[in-house]
Amino acid sequence: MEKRKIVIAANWKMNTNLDEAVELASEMLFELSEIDSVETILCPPFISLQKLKELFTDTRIKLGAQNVFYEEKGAFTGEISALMLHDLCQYVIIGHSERRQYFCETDEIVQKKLASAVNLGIKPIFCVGENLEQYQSEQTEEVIITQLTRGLSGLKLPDILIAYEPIWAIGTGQAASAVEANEVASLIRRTFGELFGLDAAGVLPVLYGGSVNADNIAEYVSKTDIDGALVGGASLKSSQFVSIIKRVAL
Ligand SMILES: O=C[C@H](O)COP(=O)(O)O
Repeated sequence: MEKRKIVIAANWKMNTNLDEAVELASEMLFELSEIDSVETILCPPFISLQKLKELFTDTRIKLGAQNVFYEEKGAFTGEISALMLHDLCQYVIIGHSERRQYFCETDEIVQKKLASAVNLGIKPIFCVGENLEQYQSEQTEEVIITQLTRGLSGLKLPDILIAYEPIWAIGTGQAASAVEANEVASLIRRTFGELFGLDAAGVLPVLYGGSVNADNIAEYVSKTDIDGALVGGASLKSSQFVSIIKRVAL
């Protein structure tokens, strides 16, 4: 199968105020403006989306939000909807394990968020992954299939990216091996194929996330079923994130 375009997405999580975000994004833009072989996506905190949108106008760098609420508007104090986001960014991270853990997001909530984003034309980066206990007791396959089938239920063929993020690999420096990550990426593709057809599975971008850095990225994207990465810690330093992209740029 022909290798699809590599996607590298940065998840800045709850880091950077507005000035810091603009500075970091400007440094990255300066280094990356000539690179068009990699789909580069920055997901800053909500407060910086508007400024970064202005900064990235007419550039190849795309923007993503880190979360979205599933209702479009109304009395939901503190929430941000897809309707509010759709002219600010092209992507949104949904189902990240930190939201599942700290904000009690269930597969059902994740499904509603995915539906809302897809309906408004925002591409979800849908995160799935097992925790350490599940990994050690060999429940990874079951967990991934459950998260996928529940999260994607009721959706028509979604224009979506799926990120495999084993929770035990996030921010720990203990990245999954490329072989293991590729096995799960392949499972994700097969499951997506069962839900939406083989053609859809063939073009589904599957990312790996969890302690990705400039030294290990090339090995992940050399695997048949991994199309890129969702990068946390290493995306907070311009030099590190730029190195990751340059390692995979043609
Ligand atoms: O969304 C990104 C992931 O949680 C990975 O974070 P990390 O690269 O710091 O391990």
